[in-house]
Order: sequence, then C-alpha cells, then structure tokens
Amino acid sequence: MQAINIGLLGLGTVGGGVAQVLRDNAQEIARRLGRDVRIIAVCDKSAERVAELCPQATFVANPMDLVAREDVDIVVELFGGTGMAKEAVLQAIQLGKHIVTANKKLLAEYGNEIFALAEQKNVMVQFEAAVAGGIPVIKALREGLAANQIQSIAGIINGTSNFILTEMREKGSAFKDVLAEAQRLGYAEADPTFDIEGHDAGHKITIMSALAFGTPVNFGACYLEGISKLDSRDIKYAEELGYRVKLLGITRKTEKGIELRVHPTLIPECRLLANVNGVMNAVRVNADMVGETLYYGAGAGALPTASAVVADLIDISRLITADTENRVPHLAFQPSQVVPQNFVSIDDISSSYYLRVQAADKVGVLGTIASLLAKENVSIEALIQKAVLDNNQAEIVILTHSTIEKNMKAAIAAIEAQECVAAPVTLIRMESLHG
Ligand SMILES: NC(=O)C1=CN([C@@H]2O[C@H](COP(=O)(O)OP(=O)(O)OC[C@H]3O[C@@H](n4cnc5c(N)ncnc54)[C@H](O)[C@@H]3O)[C@@H](O)[C@H]2O)C=CC1
Ligand SMILES: N[C@@H](CC=O)C(=O)O
Ligand code: NA
Repeated sequence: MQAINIGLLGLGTVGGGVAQVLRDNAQEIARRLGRDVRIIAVCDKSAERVAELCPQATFVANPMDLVAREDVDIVVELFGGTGMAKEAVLQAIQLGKHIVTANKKLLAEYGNEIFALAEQKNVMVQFEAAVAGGIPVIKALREGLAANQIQSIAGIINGTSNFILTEMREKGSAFKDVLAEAQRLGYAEADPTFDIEGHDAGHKITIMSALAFGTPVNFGACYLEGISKLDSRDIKYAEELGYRVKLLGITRKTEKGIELRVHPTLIPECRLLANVNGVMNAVRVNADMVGETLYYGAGAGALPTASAVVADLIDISRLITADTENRVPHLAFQPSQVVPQNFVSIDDISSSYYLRVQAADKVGVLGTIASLLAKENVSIEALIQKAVLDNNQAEIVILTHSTIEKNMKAAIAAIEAQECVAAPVTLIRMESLHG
C-alpha cells in the first residue's frame, strides 16, 4: 500500500518528538497500519534543525507552500499560537488536507470555525495531543464513553503548573526556579504565562466540556485563575489539614447550566488526583452509566505528546477512505446536535472554601469573623488559629461547608472591611471529589 505522506508545520519540542517516534517505531506503526507513515516536508524557522532531525524531508520556508503540496496527505500543525497556525490550518482544510494538531489554544478559540470548515470540506481534524498530552482522553470522551451522559470532568491538565506545585511542596523550591526548569524541559508554552495563569488548562477544559456536553467550544465562558498568586503558606496549611493544592480544570453539568472553570483547588490527600505529581496529568470523568473513570499519564514533553500526535496520524490514515458518516464527529456529537447551552457564572457556583485571614491577635476577632460568615449563610467546617505573626497579628485558617460563591465573596468583603483585618483574605476553592 502507498505510504501516508506528512507535511509538518513546526519542528520544535513536539515536532522533534514526532520525527523521533515515526523513525524509532516505524516498523511497529507499519505493522499496525499496513502502510508506512513518512514526513516528506517540514516548515520551521530553523532549516538547520530540519536538516538534522528530518534529513529525508524537504525544507519548506513558507507554510502556505507546504499546505499546498499535492503530495501531502495530512498536515501536522505544531507551530502553536493562533497567528500563522490558524491561517495555515484553514488554508490546508480549504485545500482538502486532513489535520492533526496539538494546539489547544487554536481549538479552544477557533475550533467552531475550524470544525465547520472541515465538515464542509469533508476532512478530519484530530487533536488528541491538545488535551493532557499523551493520555488518550479525547479518544475516551469521544468513543470509549459514548454510551454515557457525562456529568462532570475534573483534571490536572497543565503539566507545568503541576510540576511547579509539586516541587514547591516537596522541596520548598522557589516558584521562578521551578518554572525555568519546566521551560528547560520543554513542558511550558512559548509564553509560560499561559501555563501559570490557567489559560492553557482553560483551553483544555473548554475542549473537553464541548466533547462531554455537545456544546460549541466556548473559551470565553471559562473562569480562569492560575497559580502565580499562590502563597507557599497556604500549600503548607492545606497539607496540615489533610489537603493538597492542585490547579484543576473543572466542568460540570448542573441545573443552572454548565460550570467551566480553572483555579487552584484543595483536594483531600486521600484522593487519587491529590497524588498526581510532577508533569503528570490526570483526568477524572463522572458519567451516568460507567460511574467514575480516571485517566493518568504524561501531560507534556516531546515523546508523550508525539505519541498522541502519531496515534491521530494512524487513525486518520485508517479512516481516510471511509465514508464521512463512518467517522467519529469532531466534537463527539453529530454537528447538528452540537448546541449552545447556558454556562454558569463563577458567582453562582456552589463550593466549599479554604480562607486565610490575617487579623489582630485580640479578644473578639474570631467571633466577629464567625458572625460575618454566618450573616451570609456561610457555615464553618473547621477553624484554626495559626502562628502569631509580627505586629501582634495572627493567621486564621477556616474551612467552610458548601455555599454559593457570591455569598462567600460578600462575607469576605465584610471581613476585609474590619479594622482588625490586616490584609486581603485568601480564598481557595475545595473539591471533595467523591461520588
Ligand atoms: N511542549 C509540550 O509538552 C506540548 C505542547 N503542545 C502544543 O504543541 C504545539 C507546539 O509546542 P512545542 O513543540 O512545545 O513548541 P516549540 O516552540 O518548541 O515549537 C514550535 C516550532 O514551530 C516553529 N514555528 C512557529 N511558528 C512558525 C512559523 N510561522 N514559521 C515557521 N516555523 C514556525 C518554531 O521555529 C519551533 O521550532 C503548541 O501548540 C503547544 O501548545 C501540546 C502538548 C504538549
Ligand atoms: N504547557 C503545557 C504543555 C502541554 O499541553 C503543559 O504544561 O501542560
Ligand atoms: Na491527550
């Protein structure tokens, strides 16, 4: 059988991994697929890197020339970002090329336009590497769980943030040193703010939310809060109370609509997700028939991500001649069934909370705080006073029962308005992750 010809846009961390996987596992892949997969053309800023890593391929300086090549069957987009990547992907689809991409930003922001054009042009856009790197979670959501109504997804889906949180907790390392190490190891995005401010996890949970609930991708509806403002004291106090702090992406179907959010979260240390460390990712899916399932593996890095890219190449190569109706729909549901739904504002979610209040260490302060919480219907689950700080101040750590976020924020505003309260109150949401 004729080989499948790949045109590669981007030979960076992931592109280099794809070249290596296709080279080192060429025989295994051909045994599975019944034909060879070969990279025939590469566009990258560095012609030298192309000559070194893909000596068999033609270097192409202009991405538009690569996507226009008649001998290219599948375009693999690994540029990243939404500039040239978007232009080249749309043009490739226009020209009838199938696409494999690892670009979650592109799909979370422009997926609706890209999938609509792909359906019109009868081509496939595959993106397993875009969510949780090497973990086949897109496959699980689109195919493995297709018999279910999905209820919720919660995941550690940014390897860089999880690596930083793990190193801070285990070794007491400084935030910026660990971030530099994550960049050196090829885990971080070209602009690492996307990792530490929650955008990357937001892109990924947005894509999973669309797949789970049959909605168009709607990144604008995603609440984002990253790890950059986390204080190591909160990680320590959480630990003393039996919790770990993780950056979670959460999407959940509720009576009010779909929740879609990313934020640091306290998780009981006995839960599996609390014990996912380093660059590892894990996604927990709750669905009505199967119950809880958990997917774990490397969420970033050259070879794990390339593993997902090459799996998509194999999938497309198998389906290339299949009728359109036999293909798995891009967003898991038939295009006519992908319908807009209501998303819940962060103020209307229900959660329990960890609060840290810095206040004067004097009689009556605890009582004042407790009564301000009670006034907003916030009930306290645990309250401890931590070490007395300089200036006669103490830190009060409070765990609350579940309450509506706007009530919690109203109580915090009232607490912060007290003269005895010396600094903004720290709030971290909690997830019990049971049931
Ligand atoms: N690094 C990782 O662990 C993972 C990355 N991803 C995604 O994979 C994609 C690629 O990421 P990396 O390989 O880490 O990035 P990278 O920055 O290492 O590689 C990008 C490559 O594309 C080339 N490039 C970019 N724009 C170009 C243009 N206009 N013309 C020619 N060459 C151009 C650059 O020269 C570079 O070699 C991104 O969308 C990223 O979000 C997804 C999962 C994991
Ligand atoms: N920067 C991302 C890479 C994979 O998607 C991460 O750290 O998870
Ligand atoms: Na994946």
